[in-house]
Amino acid sequence: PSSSAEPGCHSLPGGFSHTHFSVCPPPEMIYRHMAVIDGEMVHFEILDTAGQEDSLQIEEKIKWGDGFAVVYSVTDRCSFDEVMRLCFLINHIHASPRRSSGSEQPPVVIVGNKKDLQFDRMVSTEDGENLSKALKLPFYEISTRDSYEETVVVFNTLYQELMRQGHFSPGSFKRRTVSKLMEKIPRMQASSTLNSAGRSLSFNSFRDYIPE
Ligand SMILES: Nc1nc2c(ncn2[C@@H]2O[C@H](COP(=O)(O)OP(=O)(O)OP(=O)(O)O)[C@@H](O)[C@H]2O)c(=O)[nH]1
Repeated sequence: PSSSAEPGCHSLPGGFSHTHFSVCPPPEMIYRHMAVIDGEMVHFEILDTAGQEDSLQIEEKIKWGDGFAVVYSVTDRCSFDEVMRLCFLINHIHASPRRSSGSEQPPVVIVGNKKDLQFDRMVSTEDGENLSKALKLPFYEISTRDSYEETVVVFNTLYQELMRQGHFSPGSFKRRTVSKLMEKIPRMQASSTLNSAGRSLSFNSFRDYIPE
């Protein structure tokens, strides 16, 4: 029964013939989430990148995003070592000639996740703070497992920075054209109360991105 498993998926035989349970890496997904921030209803589209894309794909995804949470795991030094490169890549790709001189880069937040795993820690808080100071970017250490509130702060910060930059004023956001690649990525409603009215902002989240 496991012969039909996709490459990269581990198939576990089930109790019946022609039945199996597959343990696959999660598919790349855009999560739609709605939140009220500063009294405004905000619709987020959050791309959780798979982390194995080629440079063209990563470029498309960076172009699509309006703001970026560059997330590493405090238990994984390699993911931390990727942060600086990704931040430079984001700035480089968004440094379009259309941006007037002196205009700002898209909001980027550096996030150290899994701070609850204190005994497995490989990246200190100080390391994270020093990097964020060097790159002049906001920094948060969070545990998505333990704290919903800490996670919300990351997205609030990105939203508030976008509003501060004045590219989008409340009620006026218009989605830019998306590439074929981005259209193919499935969307999943993270909230049943989401509707099509209001603004929609896109955030790219890079986690444990491994370079080619
Ligand atoms: N203890 C702890 N575990 C976490 C936390 N955040 C995520 N995890 C766990 O880490 C594992 C990976 O989480 P994912 O959300 O799949 O993260 P990912 O970066 O997409 O995963 P990989 O691509 O497999 O590295 C899962 O087992 C999560 O439950 C956290 O804050 N604390």
